[in-house]
Amino acid sequence: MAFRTARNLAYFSNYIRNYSTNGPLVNVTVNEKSGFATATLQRPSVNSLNLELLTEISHTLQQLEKNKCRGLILTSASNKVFSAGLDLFELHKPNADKIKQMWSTLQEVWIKLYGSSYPTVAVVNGHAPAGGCMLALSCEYRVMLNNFIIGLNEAQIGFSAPMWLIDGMRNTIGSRQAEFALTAGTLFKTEEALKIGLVDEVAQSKEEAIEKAEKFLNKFAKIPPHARSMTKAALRGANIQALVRNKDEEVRSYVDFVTDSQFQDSLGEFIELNLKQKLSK
Ligand SMILES: CCCCCCCC/C=C\CC(=O)SCCNC(=O)CCNC(=O)[C@H](O)C(C)(C)COP(=O)(O)OP(=O)(O)OC[C@H]1O[C@@H](n2cnc3c(N)ncnc32)[C@H](O)[C@@H]1OP(=O)(O)O
Repeated sequence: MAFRTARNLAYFSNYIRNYSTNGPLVNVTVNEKSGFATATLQRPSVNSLNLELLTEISHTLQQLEKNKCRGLILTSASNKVFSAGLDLFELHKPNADKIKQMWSTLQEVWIKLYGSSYPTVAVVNGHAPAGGCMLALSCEYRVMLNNFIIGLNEAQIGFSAPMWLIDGMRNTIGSRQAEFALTAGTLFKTEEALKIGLVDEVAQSKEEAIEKAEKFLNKFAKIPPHARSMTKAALRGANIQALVRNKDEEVRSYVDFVTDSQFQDSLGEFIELNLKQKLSK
């Protein structure tokens, strides 16, 4: 297959190297032997998803698709936090245009990662609340390190996760568990997440997690890539199409919702109660 040839792999690796020097929030490396790419989120200190990081993730996914990536491992440069989800400070008293772009880019990231033709694994080497869990859920497989938390805690902050994310959770852990988890905004410890199927494997170190991730990706070595990706598209396509149809409407309702004073009050309370950094009065 074309993308397995040394020339294409070299082109891909060079591209990624050049790209990484321009985009310091996501570092991409390619294992020349396996052809697997590792994208490491590195926005200090907790990979909270602001417009810049989301834009870079989106560009990275686009390039991986274009260059016929053989498999992706998504992980974090922090040894404490995989991603803290949306940047809560950017959602507080926001500029409407900026959050419009932010929401639309978040949708793009989900469409590209959830709908990627290549296999994907999240090495969850730190906490993964809300948008962090979303990134992990968009991948096909999750390997998580011990003593961290993961889940969709949107209800605790004062909003509901969007339908496409609810569907992603439901497809992963089943309807009943998803209803319990989403309505309470539950954050699960690693072992609990393993029990309900929110993560697939637990590892004791990042090295072990990467090994497990590569083992998952290697399962597809003998499967024709087009057959694999067609099957993935058949399984995930309806969920993606539902968002594509409703994308602009969802952005509008998100912006209205987030700029409303009731949401702003509950976000302000959440930040004051849960984050060390406080709001400037
Ligand atoms: C139509 C309607 C649509 C509705 C929209 C649906 C949207 C669905 C998708 C996503 C939603 C979201 O992602 S909302 C974000 C939710 N995130 C959280 O609740 C995480 C909050 N943070 C934490 O729980 C913890 O910080 C942590 C577990 C991630 C890490 O804990 P730890 O103790 O290791 O670290 P600190 O708490 O000391 O934090 C370190 C540092 O980071 C800052 N921080 C943490 N989280 C965020 C964040 N989300 N945004 C911005 N900044 C964050 C924290 O303030 C500390 O800052 P300082 O070092 O400066 O003190």
